[in-house]
Amino acid sequence: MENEADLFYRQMPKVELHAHLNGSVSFSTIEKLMARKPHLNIEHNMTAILSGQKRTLDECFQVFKVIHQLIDTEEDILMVAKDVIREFAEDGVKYLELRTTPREDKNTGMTKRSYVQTVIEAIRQCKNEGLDIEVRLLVSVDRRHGVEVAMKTVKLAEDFMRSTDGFVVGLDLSGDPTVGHGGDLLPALQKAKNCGLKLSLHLSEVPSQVDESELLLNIPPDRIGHGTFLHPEVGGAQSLVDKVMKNNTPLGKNVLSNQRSTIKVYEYIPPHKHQSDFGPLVFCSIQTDDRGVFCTELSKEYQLAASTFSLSREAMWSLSQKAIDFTFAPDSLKQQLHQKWFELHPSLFQ
Ligand SMILES: CC(C)=CCNc1ncnc2c1ncn2[C@@H]1O[C@H](COP(=O)(O)O)[C@@H](O)[C@H]1O
Ligand SMILES: [Zn+2]
Repeated sequence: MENEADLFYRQMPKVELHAHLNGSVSFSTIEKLMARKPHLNIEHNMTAILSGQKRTLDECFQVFKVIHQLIDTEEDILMVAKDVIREFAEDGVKYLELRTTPREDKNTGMTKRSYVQTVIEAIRQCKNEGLDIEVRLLVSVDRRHGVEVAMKTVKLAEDFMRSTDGFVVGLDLSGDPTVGHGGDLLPALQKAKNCGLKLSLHLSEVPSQVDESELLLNIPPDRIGHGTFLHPEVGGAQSLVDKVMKNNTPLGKNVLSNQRSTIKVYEYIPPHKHQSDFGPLVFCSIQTDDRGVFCTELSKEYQLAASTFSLSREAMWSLSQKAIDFTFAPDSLKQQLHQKWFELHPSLFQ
């Protein structure tokens, strides 16, 4: 196992806004899955990228295919989702937005609807067990699958948003950024926005996507995943930065995952640089993305950001608190979370 973060960062209350369910599966849960399916002959180095290792973007996306092989029944999904939620809670995450791509499996009878239903059941069970974490769900559209599938996914997300007491809050656009064109999916994304789903879009995760990002930013999204290459200094365009600033769109940032793939740009923009590049306000949250695949924790991401950019513990606390405002939670829950941060502050800074 890799090192844990300092107690301070583990105990600091945190908000995780960007966690792909199947990318967040821990070593111990993978062990349980491997025991259930020994015939697949899957080994740990096929499901995680350890410290010091580098993979191409394509190799990173192959890892998800292996993990998907291990998780192909409702029983698996229930165990995985409950373990992931519990582990985030153990790392001090008080509010979690999970996202996942509905999958079906003809052999096991799992359907896209039963898949989403099972994730919601896991969230409900964790709540009933009294875990100190609020969880919401975003349904993911994989950009590889084209607009027809995307339309059906939006319909599924809409149905669940209306029938599940607010557990489903939004739609995520993700998948290998080098495959397909986000512009083709605009009708589906627009439909999602119109029916009240919040939109979180992966964009400018790789260079040379200015046209696509222009189109996606016009919708506009409620949050951006990565946005690594939006800025003209790294091959983006000022018009993209202007759009993000005009709408004050929050950017989710990953520190570790980018060190382990071939994306060389350091993705996290520290507040002072963020201010000069993206305007007077800090619209930036720290997140894990794929905590299992990249062997990280949200507490580690915070600690790494602090040491890399020489930020104080107070500054990191402010970042974690500010992220409450970027959640897709209703105002009443945001207020409860602010209250929690207020109450916990003295115990960490005495
Ligand atoms: C270098 C690298 C892989 C960084 C991570 N950046 C990502 N960019 C786009 N889509 C992603 C990323 N990480 C996970 N996903 C999406 O999340 C899926 C896994 O979670 P799930 O099956 O939706 O529950 C992947 O198949 C992919 O569609
Ligand atoms: Zn992501």
